[in-house]
Amino acid sequence: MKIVDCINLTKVYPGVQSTEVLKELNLSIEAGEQAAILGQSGSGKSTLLHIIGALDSASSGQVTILNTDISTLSDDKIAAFRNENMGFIYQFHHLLMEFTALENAMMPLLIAGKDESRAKQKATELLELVGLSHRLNHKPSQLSGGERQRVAIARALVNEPKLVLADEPTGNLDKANAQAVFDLFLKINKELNTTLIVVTHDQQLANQFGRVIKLDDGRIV
Ligand SMILES: Nc1ncnc2c1ncn2[C@@H]1O[C@H](COP(=O)(O)OP(=O)(O)OP(=O)(O)O)[C@@H](O)[C@H]1O
Repeated sequence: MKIVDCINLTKVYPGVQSTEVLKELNLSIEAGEQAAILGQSGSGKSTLLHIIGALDSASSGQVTILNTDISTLSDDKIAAFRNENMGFIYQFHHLLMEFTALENAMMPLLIAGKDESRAKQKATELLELVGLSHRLNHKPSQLSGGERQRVAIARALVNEPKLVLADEPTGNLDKANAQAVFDLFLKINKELNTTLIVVTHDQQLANQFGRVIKLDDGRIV
């Protein structure tokens, strides 16, 4: 099953005259793939990820995510679609500092109106999966950078998304922690069969994924 299908995707930012950031790009990603998007600064990696994640829209072309043409959805429907099907991880963890690791990881389920005890159970399971069962009640300020990023990963997975999108998730980590995060991605892909699309600058990390998509000046090369 195709999870992502981009056909002739072109992106021009409004106000930036005739600069195509993505140029008639074609890309399809199957369920269960691990894809790294690699490319130099400014090549369009984040733009592509944001469009796949329905956080931004294409200027032309067609983007189908999980058999849904996202350009046809209203803003409300897009938000619901995103919450139901996707998990996001960013370079900075964006955890809520006044809440514990467990509470942060539970948050998407509580927002979706799920029962608190179930949310707690599910978040605990995922924090275990990312190796943080001994840190459930720590706040972000009491965690290392790598641990915070692992909480962010648990949070992104808590509502069992089919697709996880990560934008430079290791950009803020040292080499050992960056490798640990990639090991974790591979484990998640294997154990939960989650489709992964991860943007990175790091060729060595990218090469560990099943597929490397190289972007150069808005085109796949
Ligand atoms: N909101 C925006 N408005 C106008 N131009 C933008 C906007 N966002 C990105 N751009 C431009 O689009 C191009 C691609 O940006 P993008 O962030 O996708 O690249 P990237 O490959 O992710 O880069 P980096 O590795 O530095 O994050 C750049 O030239 C950038 O300046």
